[in-house]
Amino acid sequence: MKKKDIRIAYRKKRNELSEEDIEEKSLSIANKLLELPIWNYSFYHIFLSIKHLKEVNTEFILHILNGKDKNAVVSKSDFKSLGMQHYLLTDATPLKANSWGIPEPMFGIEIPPQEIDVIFIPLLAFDKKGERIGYGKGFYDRFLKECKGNSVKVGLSFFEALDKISDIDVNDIGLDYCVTPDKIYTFNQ
Ligand SMILES: Nc1nc2c(c(=O)[nH]1)N(C=O)[C@@H](CNc1ccc(C(=O)N[C@@H](CCC(=O)O)C(=O)O)cc1)CN2
Ligand SMILES: Nc1ncnc2c1ncn2[C@@H]1O[C@H](COP(=O)(O)OP(=O)(O)OP(=O)(O)O)[C@@H](O)[C@H]1O
Repeated sequence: MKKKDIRIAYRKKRNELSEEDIEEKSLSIANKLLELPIWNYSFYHIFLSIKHLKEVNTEFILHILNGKDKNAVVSKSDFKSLGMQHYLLTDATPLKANSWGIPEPMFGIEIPPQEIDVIFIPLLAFDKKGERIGYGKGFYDRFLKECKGNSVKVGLSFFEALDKISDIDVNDIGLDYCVTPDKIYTFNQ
C-alpha cells in the first residue's frame, strides 16, 4: 500500500475508536513500554497528544517518566519551516495548544536534539520493517536526522504492523521498536 492511501485508511480506523478504547489502549501501550530495554537513559522525548485526532494518550507515559525521575522533553512546531524546537517539561512549564490542537511549551529550557536518548513517536501506521507514516509533513524525519545515531526510536500505535509501505523515500528514518496495546515489535535496520 502507498502512504497516501494508508493515511486515509488509518485516520478513519483511528477515528472509529471510542474515548474508552483510547484510554484503555493508551494505558496498555504505556505498560508494555516498561518491558523495553530503554529505562537506563536520561532524556526522553514525548509528544503531547492531539485529542481530537484520537492520538495515543501519552499522559500515562508522562506519569512513568515522572515516577522514574527522567527528563521529559516536548516540542514546539514551526509550520512554516516544518522544524521543531525542544524544551524540558517541568511542573513549571506553561503549555498552550497551538492552532493544530497540539499542546506546546510557551517557553523553557531548550534541549538540543543530540541530548535526547529515547524518542516516542506518534504514528498513523508502520510496517513490519519499522518504516513509519505520520501526517505527511516530515516533521519527525527532519527531527530524527538531527538526533544522535544511537538514539532509540520507539513508535506508538493502536494498530498492528502493515506488511509493507511501498513508497519509502531516502528521507524516511525507521523505528527501533514499535509498541501496540498487545505487542512489542523490534526492528534491526
Ligand atoms: N501530538 C503530536 N504532535 C506532533 C506531531 C504529531 O503527529 N502528533 N507531529 C508529527 O509530525 C508534528 C506536527 N505535525 C502535524 C502535521 C499535520 C497535521 C495535520 O495535518 N492536521 C490536520 C488539520 C487539523 C485538524 O484536522 O484539526 C489535518 O490536516 O487533518 C497536524 C500535525 C509535531 N508534533
Ligand atoms: N530531512 C528532510 N529534508 C527535507 N525534506 C524532507 C526531510 N524529511 C522528509 N522530507 C519531506 O517531507 C515530506 C513528508 O515526508 P513523509 O511523507 O515521510 O512524512 P511522514 O513521515 O508521514 O510525516 P511526519 O514525519 O511528520 O510524521 C516528503 O516530501 C519528504 O520528502
